[in-house]
Amino acid sequence: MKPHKHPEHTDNIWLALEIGNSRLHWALFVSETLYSVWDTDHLPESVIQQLAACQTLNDLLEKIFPSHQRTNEQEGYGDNSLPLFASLPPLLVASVVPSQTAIWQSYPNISVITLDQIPLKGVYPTLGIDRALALWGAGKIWGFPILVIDAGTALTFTAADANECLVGGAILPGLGLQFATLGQQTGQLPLVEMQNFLSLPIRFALNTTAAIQSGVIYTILAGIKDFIEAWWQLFPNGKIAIKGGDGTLLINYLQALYPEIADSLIVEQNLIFWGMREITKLL
Ligand SMILES: Nc1ncnc2c1ncn2[C@@H]1O[C@H](COP(=O)(O)OP(=O)(O)O)[C@@H](O)[C@H]1O
Ligand SMILES: CC(C)(COP(=O)(O)O)[C@@H](O)C(=O)NCCC(=O)O
Ligand SMILES: [K+]
Repeated sequence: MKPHKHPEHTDNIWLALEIGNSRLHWALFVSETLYSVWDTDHLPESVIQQLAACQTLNDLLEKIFPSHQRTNEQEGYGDNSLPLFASLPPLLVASVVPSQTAIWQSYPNISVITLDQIPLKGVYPTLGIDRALALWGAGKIWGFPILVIDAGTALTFTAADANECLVGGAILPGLGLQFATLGQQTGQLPLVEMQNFLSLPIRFALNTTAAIQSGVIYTILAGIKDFIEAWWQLFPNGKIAIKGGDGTLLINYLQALYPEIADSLIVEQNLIFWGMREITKLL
């Protein structure tokens, strides 16, 4: 991260937090400039209460920004010109885990984004705020119509047309969830770990672990290809963006199996943060 000029005021520092079902996803903004992004596990209520008691940005970041994820510049937070002794920044939250949202209420300066704050048209009341924000962020940056694939705990497809109106989407168990379910809900199947496999598994496998990898991976890839082809039937010039913890892994597999599809995808982990940034312009 190249050093930015020192932010003029400290009051335009804000934190974005995406609460997913597996992890927390963080972004540190100065006005509209994204300084750092990192992931953590869900935080216990006790830690969240400690955060509320922090006096400075530095104290806060020490508790939520694991040092191994910081940039290498003297363990900076993506930029060593941050006014670390500024007071606690405002926290903008997008959550799909109501129990987590509830325990974050103790943070002093929190705003939880709701669907009505997103200008996306045609949404339904239970649409995931993460899906709406990622779609809004992707569309505002790369243009509508656009399809967003989020390879998170759940794998989701969420699409909008040229009028920034929801076309609709789909939800299915993500890679990790599928491996976990097979390992936990059966008598004999092992829990296949989600280490980053390098090459595609053998499709007609000759051992149990490879059979699980093949079943989960090839059907998810086929499903992604099928939805993308259906999307291109509806919107031949429609763009496609992909995010999520399994995004990079799936992109590598797609590159091997369906290169023309892989080459057409916009890979952008920060889609939700771009969506949140758009919302701050409306606040
Ligand atoms: N360090 C990690 N911790 C948890 N899940 C991870 C990690 N790295 C990759 N993943 C994969 O990413 C998926 C979760 O994606 P993520 O976008 O973090 O989830 P969510 O936003 O739903 O919390 C899991 O199914 C898992 O396979
Ligand atoms: C489908 C989701 C669980 C995905 O969340 P994630 O996998 O990122 O934790 C989330 O978007 C959600 O709770 N959606 C609500 C239902 C809907 O979107 O129709
Ligand atoms: K997610």
